Amino acid sequence: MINGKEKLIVAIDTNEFDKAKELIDKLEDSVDIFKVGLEQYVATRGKTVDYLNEKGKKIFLDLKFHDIPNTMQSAVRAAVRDKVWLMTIHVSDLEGMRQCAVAAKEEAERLNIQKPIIVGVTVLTSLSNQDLQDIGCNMTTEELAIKRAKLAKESGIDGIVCSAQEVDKIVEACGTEFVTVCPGIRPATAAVGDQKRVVTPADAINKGAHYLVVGRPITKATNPKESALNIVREIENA
Ligand SMILES: O=C(O)c1cc(=O)[nH]c(=O)n1[C@@H]1O[C@H](COP(=O)(O)O)[C@@H](O)[C@H]1O
Repeated sequence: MINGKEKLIVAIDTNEFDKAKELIDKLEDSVDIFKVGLEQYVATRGKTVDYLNEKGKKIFLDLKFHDIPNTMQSAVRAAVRDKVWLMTIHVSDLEGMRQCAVAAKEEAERLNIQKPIIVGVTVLTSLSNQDLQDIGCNMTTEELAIKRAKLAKESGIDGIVCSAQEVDKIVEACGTEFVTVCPGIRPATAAVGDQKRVVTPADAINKGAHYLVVGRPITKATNPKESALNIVREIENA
């Protein structure tokens, strides 16, 4: 049977350190992996990363780097020094992604620590086909996500972030070893909010997602711990 705790990543999207700390403390028995994203990182200048390292939790640093190759690879080296377990860049040009893959490996070897898993964001789960048309892309979200996943694989990074709506096709195209991280996860009764390509935890697992990212359905719940445990159970029963 799958261990649901090893699959669930909780997104701590608050802009105050004290609120993040309170959530982490409430969830520490039921959750092993926490995501520190833009909002939390910028507001607390990375303090949450230090707190999670002190607690021995796995850290997903979600800053979605997208810049010229030299800037990206240098930022990746800094993230390695923060001892993160998984981190995001955007799927961009091959050279930029290649340099990130090499930088992570070199920096981890230099420090003799574990290399973070680097995943590239393919197509944000808040985007629809119409949104892509509006920004000048004549592909469907699924076509673009698959194309970008293949490019990410070619570059040597470890995996991608995608909606679970297309994860089965990406597994088919890139293989089961290529890491798939799926946000836009919504239990059947949860509010969708600004997400457009959502999938339930059970369906995401059945379609081959390695990791599920869940924020508001847990962090905004009346009882976050119970909500996390329900999702862990749903993953295990999938
Ligand atoms: O990279 C991400 O984690 C990410 C990519 C993506 O395509 N969609 C997406 O929602 N995310 C993140 O996943 C989390 C989802 O949060 P909820 O919508 O509250 O469950 C947020 O922290 C987003 O920043």
